[in-house]
Amino acid sequence: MRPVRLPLGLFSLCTSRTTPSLLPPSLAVTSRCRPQARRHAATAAALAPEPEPFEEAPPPPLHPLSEKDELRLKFQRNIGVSAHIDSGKTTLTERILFYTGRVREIHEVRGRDGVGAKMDSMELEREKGITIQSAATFCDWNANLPTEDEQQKFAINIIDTPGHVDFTIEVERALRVLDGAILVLCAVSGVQSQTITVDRQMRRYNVPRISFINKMDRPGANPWRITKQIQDKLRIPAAAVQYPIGAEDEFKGVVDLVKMRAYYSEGANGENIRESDEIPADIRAQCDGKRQELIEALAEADDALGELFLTDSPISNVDIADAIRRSTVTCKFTPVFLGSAIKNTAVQPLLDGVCAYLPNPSESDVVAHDTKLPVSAPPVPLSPAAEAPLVALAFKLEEGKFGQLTYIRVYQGTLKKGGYIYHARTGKKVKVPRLVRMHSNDMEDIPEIGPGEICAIFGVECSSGDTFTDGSTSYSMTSMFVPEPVISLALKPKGQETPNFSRALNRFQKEDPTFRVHIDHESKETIISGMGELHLEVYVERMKREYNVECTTGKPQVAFRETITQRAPFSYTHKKQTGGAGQYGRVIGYIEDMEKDDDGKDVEFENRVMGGNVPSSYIPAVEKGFLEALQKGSLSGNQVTGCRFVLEDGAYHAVDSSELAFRMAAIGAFREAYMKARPVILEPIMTVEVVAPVEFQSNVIGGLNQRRGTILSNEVREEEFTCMAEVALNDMFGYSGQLRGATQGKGEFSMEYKTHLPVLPNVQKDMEEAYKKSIGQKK
Ligand SMILES: Nc1nc2c(ncn2[C@@H]2O[C@H](COP(=O)(O)OP(=O)(O)OP(=O)(O)O)[C@@H](O)[C@H]2O)c(=O)[nH]1
Repeated sequence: MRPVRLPLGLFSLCTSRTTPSLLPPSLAVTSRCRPQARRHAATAAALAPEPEPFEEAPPPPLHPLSEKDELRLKFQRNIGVSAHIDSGKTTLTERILFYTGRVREIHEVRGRDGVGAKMDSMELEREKGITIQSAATFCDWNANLPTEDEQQKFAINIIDTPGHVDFTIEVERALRVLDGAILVLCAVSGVQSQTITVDRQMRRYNVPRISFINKMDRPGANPWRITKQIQDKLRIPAAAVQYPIGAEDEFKGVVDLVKMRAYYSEGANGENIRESDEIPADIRAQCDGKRQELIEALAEADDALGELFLTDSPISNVDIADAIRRSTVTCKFTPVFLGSAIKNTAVQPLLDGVCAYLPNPSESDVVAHDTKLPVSAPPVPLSPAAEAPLVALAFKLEEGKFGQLTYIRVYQGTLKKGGYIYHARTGKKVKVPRLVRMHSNDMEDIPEIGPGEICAIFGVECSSGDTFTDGSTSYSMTSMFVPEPVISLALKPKGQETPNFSRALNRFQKEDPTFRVHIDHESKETIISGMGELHLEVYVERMKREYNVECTTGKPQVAFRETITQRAPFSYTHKKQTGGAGQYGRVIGYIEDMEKDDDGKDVEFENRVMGGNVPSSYIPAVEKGFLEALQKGSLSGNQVTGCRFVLEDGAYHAVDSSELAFRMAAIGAFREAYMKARPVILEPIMTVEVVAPVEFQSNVIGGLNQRRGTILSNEVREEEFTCMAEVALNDMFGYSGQLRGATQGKGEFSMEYKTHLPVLPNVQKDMEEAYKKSIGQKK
């Protein structure tokens, strides 16, 4: 396994870094009340704004599915491949494409032929050997189902997503529109920090998953330990549905524990699957035992099988397969598959598993909101019927040679080339000039695409997360969860600034909601923010390669924050009445500390003014002033979070009051109350995971302790150990070099934002002084 490449190129230069606070997650698809996909509904309900009572007619009935719809959907799968970095997602997807006939040759990630995997189409991805953008592709598969004798042909859309935490938005986007996923785990490292993140994302969108324990060829591979980790660390009931034939170098196939048949991968590229009724004698007893474990796990997760189990009734293969499907689709269980992508072993049985156990689009309950109705109105269930009015969601944008390429998932109705669609947010009518199916960076023109499918359209202006309809409904689907950027740095073009500089920044922002750009009003510098150094490094590099703009960058800055710890009143008058047009605004109320609510929101403005002392037309200006004041806390100039502003009273002047005056009054009031509300500076705390050979354990733990880390767990296996710790981001500078030295280059680490906590009092004092000095100097 190659070391986790934490992007410390920039990191080692700097002394600080940034962090996220999660934005209000606004996703929400739910659906037709099928047992499984209530998924999106629950999320939508949880994320919806405060409900107003709604007593109107229930939503319209579902558009019925025709026989043709049912047949088509039954054999359709939209799946994602997600995992911790370097688990082998891209290698696995490459095999899937090869076995399904989508590519004629296999090319490895960082392979010696220098071609790179099909799904890593970006030059940078191939160079770095990591996935940066998710890539979509589709394939057909003749599946060998456990419940059928004949092979069945399935159409599968696949999205390969990046594993690195910096590109997490790509995973969010993919999961938002997928019906199921393959969670890939390494047979040695098992559940790693990013596996937990991906798992959380899958839960957020209620995505059923099958687990694939890859790298079964590695020394020390232990699928049973990993299965236990899935149960314990991811807290989802799991059981193996396969048993390995041979281990490590000798790993050559799997026994299907449902059908109790052996599958051997043969041929130069594992393209021939030899199926045999005969289970090797030396593992027969183990297979029987593991099949029994599978049945017991299913008896817990699935009522129907539980009933058979408890009443000692005979349990057939079909009973088991049906129970796996039902419990997987309802997210109550994950079947565990085994294989080695790199050694071309047991990938085809995994594909059979995708078809057998993951849901089809009609089993994913999906809803939209009717924008004509109040927000509290019940959501409208969508039906994947080809004849229903069109509802489609743009989930990813990409600027290509032929203009903007928009990835779309059609949820209801049919999208046709040359047809007109309506942008739900702006109401704009647009023609679909070209419709394509994506195969990584290649495309295939198609005349139309039905519900439950994923495609891309050209030349349509929109943003990520926008809904399109055929104009006959006012349905809109809520968008996806966008995490807040965690790190920022100043960017300056080398030499004269050309229009390409802003062109590139605009394009990147449109493509990626976690990449933000702003101008610092004091320094006049362009500041870019993102999810980590690698994220920003990739954009700086893309500016150079794609726009010919070379840039110099400043030091990456940790996103310190400020917050208040107690309530403080304000009574503030903004007054300028010396000649000319005057300014008058008075605001009375208080600010108080606030916890993040369920939507991740931790800043709020509340208007409690009665009797018009502050005319309602000025209230938005007060709110604006409050939000503006939050941008720079008085202690260190960092953003203020966790604060509610309650406006209770005030006063206005018939002539001199204006929006500007009330905005200024709110800023003044906030600053006045702020220092009384015991403000503190917060710093980002990271969860750090280190994997290294056992002999370096004490060096690693010593190093983390030196950085004031709190060790959370330390799991020792035969040859290596995994240590999890919490460390302040500010104390992680230069860690990559230190770890290299402490482990003779054999250790790897990854880290992920956990929370913000107050800095130590002496650090706060130093930061306050430095800030005072810096603004003093500027004045
Ligand atoms: N031993 C072994 N190595 C594998 C296997 N599958 C992949 N690898 C190696 O693991 C490394 C990472 O593989 P990738 O396919 O790039 O992993 P990934 O999960 O797509 O990586 P990111 O997208 O960057 O997160 C490569 O060096 C692969 O050759 C496997 O089955 N066995």
